[in-house]
Amino acid sequence: MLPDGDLGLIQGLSDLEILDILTAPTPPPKGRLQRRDADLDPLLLAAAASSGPHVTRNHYAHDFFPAVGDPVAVGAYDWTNWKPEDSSARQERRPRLKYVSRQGPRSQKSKKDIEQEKENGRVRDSSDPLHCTENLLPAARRNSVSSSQSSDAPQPSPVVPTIAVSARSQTETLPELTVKCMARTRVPTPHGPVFLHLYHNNRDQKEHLAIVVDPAQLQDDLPSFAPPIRSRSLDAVWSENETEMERITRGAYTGRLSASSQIPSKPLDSQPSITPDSIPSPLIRIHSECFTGETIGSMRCDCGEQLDEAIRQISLPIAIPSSDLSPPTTIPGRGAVIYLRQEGRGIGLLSKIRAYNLQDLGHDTVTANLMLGHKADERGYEIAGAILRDLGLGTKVGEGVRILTNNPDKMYALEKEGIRIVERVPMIPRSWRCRQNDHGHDEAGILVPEESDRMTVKGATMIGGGAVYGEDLDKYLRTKVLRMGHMLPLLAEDAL
Ligand SMILES: Nc1nc2c(ncn2[C@@H]2O[C@H](COP(=O)(O)OP(=O)(O)OP(=O)(O)O)[C@@H](O)[C@H]2O)c(=O)[nH]1
Repeated sequence: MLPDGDLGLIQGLSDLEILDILTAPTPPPKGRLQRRDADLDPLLLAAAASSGPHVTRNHYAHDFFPAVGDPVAVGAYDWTNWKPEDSSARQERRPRLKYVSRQGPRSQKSKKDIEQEKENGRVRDSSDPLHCTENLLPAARRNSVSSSQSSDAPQPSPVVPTIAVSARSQTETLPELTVKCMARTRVPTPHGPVFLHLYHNNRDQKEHLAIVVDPAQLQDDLPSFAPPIRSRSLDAVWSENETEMERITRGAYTGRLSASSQIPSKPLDSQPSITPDSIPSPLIRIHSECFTGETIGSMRCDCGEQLDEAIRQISLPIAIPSSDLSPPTTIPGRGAVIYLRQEGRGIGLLSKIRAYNLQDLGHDTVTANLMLGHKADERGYEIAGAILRDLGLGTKVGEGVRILTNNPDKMYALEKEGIRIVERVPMIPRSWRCRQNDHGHDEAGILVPEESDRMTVKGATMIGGGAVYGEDLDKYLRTKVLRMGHMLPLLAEDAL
């Protein structure tokens, strides 16, 4: 806004002439038009306002500056007297802004990482970012990295865990990992009822989940063929004066909760549960959070489909072979999905979104992570191991588990955590099953969707959805096989 007294002065002047007055090296006399040192460079503004050839701040030292030679406006600076300023003085007055990259060169970053690792007493080979040891970095470090990165992560209240469940020797710097199931509830899904368990732990501030499939627990009249899959920490006594209502509210009950049925559970003895030999070991999946794939149905990855497929397969009734005494029968499916909050293979949603843009430029999912200064995979499975033990799954003397995965690193990591894996069950993408087998059921006896369902795209990756197919997804799946060693049958055409 100009002072009133100056209005008369500028009337009739062109915009460029006004800018000329305001930006001249010698300010107008005091009390008249005030020179304004705007945030935006006024010379640059003048250049942008000129309608002639492209003018930059450098052109002001040349003779085609638009005001030179024109009649000098009243109060305007006479540009014919203008002399270039001493460049060193100019630099002193207005230091040049420099763009400082926040992303250090990868070579430097790796060195820093190695130093940190050495400080922590762990040295790893950083020359090959896809090497297994990279993928199996100590979870504590990874978790602290990813929790600091994902600012959107929920911040639960501090936990005072009651049950120590880690079987792994810890370094001196880290306290023993403990997890505690804070609450459990029944959730009906398109595949049948599940029990959702919410866990806290003393390593990160994230709320990891266990989706337990064991509908037999809901039916009091069903003979129990296998031990119920229950959380030791949830069923434990939390305080001397806890009430039955408190236990029931957090999910420590047995049977089906209703207005007329409220049976608090008893603390489980520490003995691991044993499944009879005739019943297959529970089927489990360790699943990593993927907002895009699971919530908005992104077809860049198969995460939503995998979560759905895992719950579906775990919920399938289990056939029990006949014996001399009994006819063949089926029992409800048993198992669990351990849902870890390690979005984007541990790099967080923000970095994953950036990685997607790099993928759109033509880079694959692995290279995109590396370009952002991350590892190909920054996930850890220590907490998953602790949750499995809390549920009595995969313990050395108790039930072994069958694991749904194609990811060899995941298997090694869980075995390192002491989880007893008795079988790997492949996770074949639905679209791949469709094209490999047109006969209704695939080799594993899994129903292949009808032709009409195959290319369903709407909600296809949501729970209860169908097969999903797309160019981005195919590229992603190929990369998992070719660069991350995933154990999937690749067709010859895919390898191209
Ligand atoms: N950084 C990054 N993460 C991704 C991308 N696509 C999916 N993810 C994440 O990858 C994780 C799922 O990993 P997958 O490799 O699909 O599956 P996996 O769990 O390792 O292996 P499987 O057990 O065989 O399914 C989730 O955390 C997703 O958010 C991507 O393009 N970039």
